[in-house]
Amino acid sequence: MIHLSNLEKSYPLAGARSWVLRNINLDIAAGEFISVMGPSGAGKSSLLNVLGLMDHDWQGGYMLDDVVVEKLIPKQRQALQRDKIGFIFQNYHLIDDLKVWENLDLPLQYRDIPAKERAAQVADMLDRFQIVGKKDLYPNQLSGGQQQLVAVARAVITRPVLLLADEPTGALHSSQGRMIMDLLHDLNRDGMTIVQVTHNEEYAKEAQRTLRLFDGWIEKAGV
Ligand SMILES: Nc1ncnc2c1ncn2[C@@H]1O[C@H](COP(=O)(O)OP(=O)(O)OP(=O)(O)O)[C@@H](O)[C@H]1O
Repeated sequence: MIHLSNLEKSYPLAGARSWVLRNINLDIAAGEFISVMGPSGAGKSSLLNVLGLMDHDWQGGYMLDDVVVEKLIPKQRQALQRDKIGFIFQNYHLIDDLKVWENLDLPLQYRDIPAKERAAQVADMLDRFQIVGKKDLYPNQLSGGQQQLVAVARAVITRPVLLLADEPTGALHSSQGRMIMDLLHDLNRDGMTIVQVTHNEEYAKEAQRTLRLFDGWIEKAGV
């Protein structure tokens, strides 16, 4: 599903370049569940942003389901992102002015799904994530764990084939973290390909393999 070849990313720094990703070669098959680990600043979020088509300022090759990403124009890239990718951000990134159900509805609106069908899908998600009772609350009226549940629900409501999760359990208590991990396993069993960045060794081990980044280099592929 994903094929990265010699992928590199750098920022200009004092007349030179500061390297963030170095010579990344990586294949991820459809249906895999992968963990990405590494020290702070190693490039984990940068890699996820490239995979999620949120960053296009890099060199090298990226094929996503046989599409050559570096050849796409912005509009095509956005369409590919909308059709295939769900993203769970480190700090939830929910929209504060929208109620829980409206946050879930938004990605469906971008896909021109009729209101009635959207309402049914939102209801399904609220049910599956056991947050029906929270649907009319705003994000700041929820606990961190509940906000993350909403963020996961929002990321998967469009049934993306690829789910990218940047420290999905990072800010949570262990029981809430467990719940998120269980949800990721459920989604993976349903066929979703998942790449999670985590600092938690235990949660990392639950994936099929762990990729370790160090100073932008892949230190070790597979476990
Ligand atoms: N806009 C930028 N300009 C310059 N350097 C940047 C910029 N954004 C990120 N970097 C650098 O890229 C490197 C990788 O950052 P990244 O956020 O990918 O690390 P990370 O492994 O996700 O870290 P953490 O575990 O702390 O989230 C860091 O050294 C960071 O300083």
